[in-house]
Amino acid sequence: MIFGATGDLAKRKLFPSLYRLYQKGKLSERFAVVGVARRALSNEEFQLSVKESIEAASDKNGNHDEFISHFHYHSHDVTDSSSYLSLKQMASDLDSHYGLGGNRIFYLAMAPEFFGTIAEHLKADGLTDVAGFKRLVIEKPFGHDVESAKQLNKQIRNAFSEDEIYRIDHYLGKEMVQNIEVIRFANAIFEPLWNNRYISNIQLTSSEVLGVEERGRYYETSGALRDMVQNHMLQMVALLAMEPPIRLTTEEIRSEKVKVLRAMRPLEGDAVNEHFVRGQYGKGKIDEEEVPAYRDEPMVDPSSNTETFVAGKLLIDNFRWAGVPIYIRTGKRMETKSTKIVIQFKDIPMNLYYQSEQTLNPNLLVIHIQPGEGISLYLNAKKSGQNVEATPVKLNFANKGIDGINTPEAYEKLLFDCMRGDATNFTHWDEVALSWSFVDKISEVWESEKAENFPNYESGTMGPREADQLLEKDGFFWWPVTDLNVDNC
Ligand SMILES: NC(=O)C1=CN([C@@H]2O[C@H](COP(=O)(O)OP(=O)(O)OC[C@H]3O[C@@H](n4cnc5c(N)ncnc54)[C@H](OP(=O)(O)O)[C@@H]3O)[C@@H](O)[C@H]2O)C=CC1
Ligand SMILES: O=C1O[C@H](COP(=O)(O)O)[C@@H](O)[C@H](O)[C@H]1O
Repeated sequence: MIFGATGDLAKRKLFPSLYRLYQKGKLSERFAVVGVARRALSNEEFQLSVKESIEAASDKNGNHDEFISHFHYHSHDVTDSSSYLSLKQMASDLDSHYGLGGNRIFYLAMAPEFFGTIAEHLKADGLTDVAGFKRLVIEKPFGHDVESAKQLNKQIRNAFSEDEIYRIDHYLGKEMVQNIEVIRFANAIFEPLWNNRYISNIQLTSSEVLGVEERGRYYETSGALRDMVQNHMLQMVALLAMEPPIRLTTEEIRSEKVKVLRAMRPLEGDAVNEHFVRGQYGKGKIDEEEVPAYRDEPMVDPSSNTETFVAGKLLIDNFRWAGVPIYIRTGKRMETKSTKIVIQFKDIPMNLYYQSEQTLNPNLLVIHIQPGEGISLYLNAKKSGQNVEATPVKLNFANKGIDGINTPEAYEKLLFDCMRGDATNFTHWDEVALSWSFVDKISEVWESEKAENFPNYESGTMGPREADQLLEKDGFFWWPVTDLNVDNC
């Protein structure tokens, strides 16, 4: 059951992902999708909208009729108790028709204020009384701060146990985010170096070219800190910094990630502005076109204090990472769309091959999350010719090169994991609570102090100058993400 089946997420991501799973034979014929939303639609109209969304996403010429015949629509206001009874009847009829064995997945692709109400109704009105499994997939944001997240968690835990709850973080479905563990734990050359003796700093960038678009109302209550840092950025940090799990099970991996989040040094008072920088985009040019400032976007307060950019320095106070800064930055309306992780290794103890006045080229491991997927390793090798001089070389692995096909979309993988009952790439409540506790301290300070210099970066740039200074004061700089692209060989 998809709650919010007429919405943007369902159309752009969920229906096309289900279709791809069907095409690949990962869904048998024994499935039904019930779309739930308020507007009045017939089954035929709903099926047509599913078909259009599949065509818009990729497949214009396929035969979709068999696939879309599995889709059914239930017009229903989720705040109205009476609708759940007819929904229950519909689900039960479909269960018998398709022989589903009572297995049910409830996907809440709706505004977060409805999450708790829906979960409570599902239980109270008997939709969760099933002979098979029941699972709840819940979209972001999971709360607004730690208190609201606790409240929401309490509501959904009345209806579903922790192992039945699948909290989506779509970054965990990305191919190269899933690859972080493999790169680390399947290569003898990296794991011995993966610590404060050999790594000087780590940089995570997730930059977007798009602005806030139609999401001003939501974004005004969120900002980049809640929208990107609390979830995606901290999840990537946890994967990069965790200890090797004793087994590749959901519990063991989650438990190692939780330890990283617990070891993150909390920031309070003045430390917040020493370690974190906020920004808001002003007008500027993207692809030669003028774009408006954040404050001029629809549904945005013209004197908004909301940050559209965050850069921060994280410290993990444990044996492995003590003293290694992990820098993160994310923002909208930046120069380029890019998510990359750069691991910068420490310099060699003595420089034999360069003149001392020349800059050293540290070894870098770059994990390209998107748009190009791959890994690059920057080494130094001998420059051809008579002299013994070193020159930087780049070893490149572009993911698409391996089998020539696009890697599956994150939602496709996550939906499939949920159907199989594998919650590894979903966030456990403990991770959510720890991330909120960390981020809440920063928002408290930022909400109490108006940013006098907003807007402080021009659209189409890599953020405010203060983000560069954050690294400069430690003797580092942001590696330029466009120069490191996996395709720039
Ligand atoms: N869109 C995206 O790319 C992403 C979205 N998300 C999250 O996914 C969720 C959904 O987002 P999105 O699809 O963009 O939202 P939309 O606003 O596009 O869709 C909202 C859906 O909720 C339905 N709805 C609203 N009120 C009710 C009600 N009272 N009863 C029943 N149905 C109702 C709407 O149906 P109708 O209009 O027919 O009532 C519509 O289907 C949010 O939590 C968002 O944060 C997360 C990541 C990305
Ligand atoms: O969760 C979100 O992520 C997107 C960025 O996702 P990506 O897969 O395109 O990198 C961001 O635009 C959005 O604001 C945020 O809610």
